[in-house]
Amino acid sequence: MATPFLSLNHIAFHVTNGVALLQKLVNKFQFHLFAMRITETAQQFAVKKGAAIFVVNEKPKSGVATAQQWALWQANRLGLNQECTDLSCIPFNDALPRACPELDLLYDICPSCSVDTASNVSFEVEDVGSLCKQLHAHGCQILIPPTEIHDDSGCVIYSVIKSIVGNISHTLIDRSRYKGEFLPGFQVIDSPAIPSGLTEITHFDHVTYACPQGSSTQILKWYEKCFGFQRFQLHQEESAEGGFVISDDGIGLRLSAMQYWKCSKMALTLVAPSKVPDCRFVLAESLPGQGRNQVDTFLEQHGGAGIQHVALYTPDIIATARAFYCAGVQFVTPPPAYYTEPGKEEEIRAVGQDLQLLSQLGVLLDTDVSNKGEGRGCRGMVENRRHLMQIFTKPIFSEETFFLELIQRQGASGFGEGNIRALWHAVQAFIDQKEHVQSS
Ligand SMILES: O=C(O)C(=O)Cc1ccc(O)cc1
Ligand SMILES: [Fe+2]
Repeated sequence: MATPFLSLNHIAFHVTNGVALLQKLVNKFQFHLFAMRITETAQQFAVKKGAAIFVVNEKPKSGVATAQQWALWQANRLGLNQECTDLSCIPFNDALPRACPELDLLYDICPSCSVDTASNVSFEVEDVGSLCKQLHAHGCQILIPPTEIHDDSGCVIYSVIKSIVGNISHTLIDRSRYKGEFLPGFQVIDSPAIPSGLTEITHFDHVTYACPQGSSTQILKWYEKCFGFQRFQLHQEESAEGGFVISDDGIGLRLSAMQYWKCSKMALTLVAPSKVPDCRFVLAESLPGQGRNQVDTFLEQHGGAGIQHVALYTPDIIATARAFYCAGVQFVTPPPAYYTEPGKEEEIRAVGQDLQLLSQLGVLLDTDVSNKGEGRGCRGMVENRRHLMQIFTKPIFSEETFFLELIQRQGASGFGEGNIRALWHAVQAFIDQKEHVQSS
């Protein structure tokens, strides 16, 4: 099946204290608050930087709706008999967790997750109705059936479907008949000039899911069947069945990745749409019998699978990381040996970067040779000039769950093994130290 997606629209959080997360995103990560929706029962904030949009939803104090409340609410929405409280009479109604009618949340459902979480990835699509029909036929749970919302700037149709991964849901939005800045129901905040600051983020590079052991193959198949995603080789040594496995040096990690091709509205009308991958999805699972590790810590503290991190693309990682540091963002520290590994200095120098600068900030640099022959503008370049740089924040919430990544790619479309190892050790050192402090 060809991908029905135009592009990623936003990623949404559900947290107990919406204003606290909003402040963190605005003051530390220098996102711009551009739209919000405050009602008696809901608080939703939209922030952006470049094309990267986060929606912060504050969780209701009252909890999740009862089955009966939900059925009535759905019946009401669909114009069915108000007395209809039998769930089976409503199309697409077998879904759990349920949307909270008393919460009056738009474009999302509140996930059944007791801790703060990033749980929704929302895509722009061309035709919500027919996509939902297809998904329903595939056995996909539809949490909110296609719903139309208007305001003065036009209308959108959206639907929310449940992913097979943990608490993740996907909102599908057709905003082709909407002229406003974000989505109907949100009040756009006037600001004459959006300050760009010293930091630049252009888009979401990838989203990494923490998955239970042995689940990746099924997840890949589900996204392929439902959304037309394709497997993407994140490392040259990856196998088709097992993904990319690292199982030494205290690491027990299996990674695999998938992507879809972004379509511009223009491209849809052409015979051969231009092939540009949009945000990619990385699946991370731990390996059996390898001891404590960050993926299992995530699953435990999050209460199941979910979004472990989101990578923000920056064209200048040094400037952005430095500005984030100054604003109080905390990053995990790479293992000290990372920068003194044999050949690291040469590797860094060969691509014109400064070892001192990278190590002061904790930015990782790795070369990636997995994209041979992809023709992404790097033909003729010396192989080792394709590189990527990454840096990872400490967890954003009080649990060791969700964190953010900054990434800058120079011709490298995959991931470097050295960086994955360093990330693993950096995150692990942070978790172990936190647990040590808590137990002493
Ligand atoms: O390197 C990256 O940015 C990844 O996304 C791969 C990855 C995913 C999960 C981990 O716990 C460690 C590494
Ligand atoms: Fe990542």
